Amino acid sequence: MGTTLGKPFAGIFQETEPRIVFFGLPGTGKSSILHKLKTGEVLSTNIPTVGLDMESFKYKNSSFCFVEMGGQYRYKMIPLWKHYFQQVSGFVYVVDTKDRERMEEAKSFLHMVMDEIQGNVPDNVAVLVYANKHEVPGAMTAYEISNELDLASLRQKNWQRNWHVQSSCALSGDGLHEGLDWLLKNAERM
Ligand SMILES: Nc1nc2c(ncn2[C@@H]2O[C@H](COP(=O)(O)OP(=O)(O)OP(=O)(O)O)[C@@H](O)[C@H]2O)c(=O)[nH]1
Ligand SMILES: [Mg+2]
Repeated sequence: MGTTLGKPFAGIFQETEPRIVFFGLPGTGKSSILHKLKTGEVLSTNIPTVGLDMESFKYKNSSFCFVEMGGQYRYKMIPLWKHYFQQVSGFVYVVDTKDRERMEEAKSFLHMVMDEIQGNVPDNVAVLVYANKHEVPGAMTAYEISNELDLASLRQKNWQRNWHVQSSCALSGDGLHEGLDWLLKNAERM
């Protein structure tokens, strides 16, 4: 991972592989999940992603371009979604299931992005939600997360978009493959 906001965006997205975009509030575990999926190892650093990162790697014998929208500048990056994510094959929204205090913001950010892409990204591009850090005592369940994020109302707004919540742990890898396998089965242009 290594592309930052400082680079000209026009030249960034030249990959031919299907593009999967990770987003979420800061510190929810996006980089950790991507690192675990790529290497099978636990990410040992704890450095917030600046701007966006992207990296291509193979998952189950197929190559994908994984993009992480860093959480820190999430609101500043909203205008980018419309322009740079028309060719997206799937979305991954990462939520910290132990962080009840930020659940309201997690909901409003998700709805904000989905409103932004409505009409620009085909309705059948699916969204996987990783209910991450699920091993922490007191973490919310996948069912609680779908209620907290009000996924039902998102479905009403856009009935064609498919959703799935998968409990996960980026440290052990629990749930990561199940979630991504669901997304790839439901993804556009694979
Ligand atoms: N307990 C636990 N900690 C996790 C898990 N996933 C990530 N973390 C920790 O959460 C912290 C933030 O992880 P990152 O992967 O950097 O989070 P991020 O979503 O990429 O954050 P930004 O790049 O700032 O948006 C790190 O200390 C990770 O070790 C998990 O499943 N369980
Ligand atoms: Mg990150």
